[in-house]
Formats: sequence, C-alpha cells, structure tokens
Amino acid sequence: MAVYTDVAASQLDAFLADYAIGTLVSYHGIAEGVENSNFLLQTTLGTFILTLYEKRVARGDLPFFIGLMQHLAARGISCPQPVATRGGAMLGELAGRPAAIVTFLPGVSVRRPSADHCGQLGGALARLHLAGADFPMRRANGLSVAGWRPLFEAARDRADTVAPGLHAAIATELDDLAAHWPAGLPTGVIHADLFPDNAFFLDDTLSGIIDFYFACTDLLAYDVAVCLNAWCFEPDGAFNATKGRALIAGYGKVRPLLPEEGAALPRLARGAALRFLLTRLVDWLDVPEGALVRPKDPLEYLRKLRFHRAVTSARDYGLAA
Ligand SMILES: Nc1ncnc2c1ncn2[C@@H]1O[C@H](COP(=O)(O)OP(=O)(O)O)[C@@H](O)[C@H]1O
Ligand SMILES: N[C@@H](CCOP(=O)(O)O)C(=O)O
Repeated sequence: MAVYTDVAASQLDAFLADYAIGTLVSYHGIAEGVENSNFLLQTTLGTFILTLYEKRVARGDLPFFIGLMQHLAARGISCPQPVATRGGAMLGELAGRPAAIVTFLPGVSVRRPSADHCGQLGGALARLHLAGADFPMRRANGLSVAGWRPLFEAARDRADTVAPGLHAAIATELDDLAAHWPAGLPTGVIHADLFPDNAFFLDDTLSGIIDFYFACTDLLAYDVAVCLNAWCFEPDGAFNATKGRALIAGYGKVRPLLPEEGAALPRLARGAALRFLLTRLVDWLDVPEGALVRPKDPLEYLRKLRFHRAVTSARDYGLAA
C-alpha cells in the first residue's frame, strides 16, 4: 500500500471545506502504487481520489500534470480530472504535502494483459501522443539519461547486496546508453509510466488512463519502449512477441512509427528497462520507516534489460518488416 503520509479525518474535513464536493463519508488509503499517497474518498456527492505528492514529484511540476490531464480530457482522452476548490485552485496543501483531488475513473487494471489488451493499449498510447501534440507546456524528463546517473550514485555502494554483479551491469549499461542514446526522433508529451496498473478496462475494453505524474516531453517512441517492457513480458521472464506485435500494431494504426523510431526501439527499450531498474533499486534499498508500501522487484528489470541487450532488431519485438 502506498501511503507515506497519514491524514487525520479532522484534517481532511477541513481540507474538503474548500471544495464543493460534499462532506466526507469515509476514506481509506489505496493499496496500489508506490510513488504518492493516494486515498479513496467517499463524500455525500460521490467518489474521488485524493493524492498527496511525495518525493519524486516536484511542486513546480504540478501545474504541468494538472494542465495536461485537463488538456487530454478536452481532446477525448479518458483520464482523471482535477477538481477545483471553490476559489478555483487545483492544488492545495494537506498534512504538509502538496495535494489535489481528482475524479474517480471506473474500471479495473489487468494483472495478466492479453494480446488484445496490449493492442488496445498501443492505440490508446498513440491517441495520447496525438492529443498531447498541442499541449503548450513542456517538462524535461528528469528520469532519462541524465537522471539515471544520480540514481545509480544513490544505490551503487549497496547494489551488489541485491544481486552480485549488479553494480557492474548497471555501470556498463549507463556508459553505453549515455554514449549512444537516440537523438532526432519525434518528441512530444509522453506518459512515461503507462504500466498495466495505470490503464483501466471495463468489460475488457480500455476505459481510461491514470497516473500522469511522470509525464513529460520526450521521445514518443520511448513511451512505446516503456510499454513493451511493462506489458509484453510473461511472469516467467520471457518476452511475448505476439503481445509486442499487437501493441506496436495498435499504436501504428493511430500513429505509424517512423522507420528511424522502429530502428531505435531496442536501445530505447534498454533505456526504459534501466530507468525502472534504477528507481526500483533506490526504492528497494530505502523504504521510508513507517510507510505502507510494497517496493517493486528491481531484478525483474535486470532480466528485461538482458533480453533487450540480445535483441538485434525491432522485429524481435514484433515490428513488421
Ligand atoms: N482517478 C482514479 N480513479 C480510480 N482509481 C484511481 C485513480 N487514481 C488512482 N487510483 C487508484 O490508486 C492506485 C494508485 O494510483 P497511482 O496514481 O498509480 O499511484 P502512484 O502515484 O503511487 O503511482 C491506482 O492503481 C488505482 O487503483
Ligand atoms: N511503474 C513503476 C512504479 C511507479 O508506478 P505506480 O503506478 O505503480 O506507482 C514500476 O513498476 O517500477
């Protein structure tokens, strides 16, 4: 469960007084997620999500995330909508953290995505990219190449306590990707964390996307690479090329990948695997005392990284020749 910051009912009552969403009936911490503290709120007027932003979310970036959710919804993307206070503010402060209330999105995430889920997800990702094309704000990806080394520095001395040789494996990969990271590909708004737990389905039809708190301006194809990592591996560690093919084809029906984006996919997929390996490693080594959170396994992404290192072309992911 991700609750790093507790909220007392009296604090929440006072916070809600600024909103026109009724009075509090009940609330509880949400058992999923690892980044922020999330609470499900039941008020006399409906169900809402309260998020308290934690360590990886910079206060100055919140207008980007809030503005992006509004922009995407206005273009038909189903995503949570920030709820304004009576005074029109989208952001507040609660228990010492920046906080926002967003609308509740119905649906369930899938634990074991099928090829059909992957295909739908690919289409939704491409629609998100197109809808974001005229979003006027920009936000650099703090967790791309330049951001990986500081994460590594934070974990390097203890990396080998998680797996022997992990330190050397990360150091080699970091150097190689920093020297050869793809450039000149189309950029725009990317979600950057579109894992299965951040996509909702109703009756097996994709119904919405949540968790825009890593969204940024970066290579569009990098977002595809993140999704190949998150959606197309089996629990036994094998890459499922049928799912990869479905995801890429679903994406391509809405926004065809350029040949140079396809060619860059193996390297982008390595970068995406390294990014999640690093954040998971840092979180694994430093669980805040008293936090209700289950850290995610960093070594899952070491295994994925090894797979990508052996890939010779994007055909291995299912990209049609
Ligand atoms: N707008 C929403 N509608 C419905 N459920 C939500 C919404 N936002 C978050 N959740 C629930 O809270 C969980 C954690 O939210 P998430 O944004 O992924 O957290 P984190 O910021 O820690 O990554 C989600 O997996 C989902 O179950
Ligand atoms: N997707 C990341 C973790 C952060 O995302 P969340 O939505 O699960 O909080 C990972 O799997 O490492």
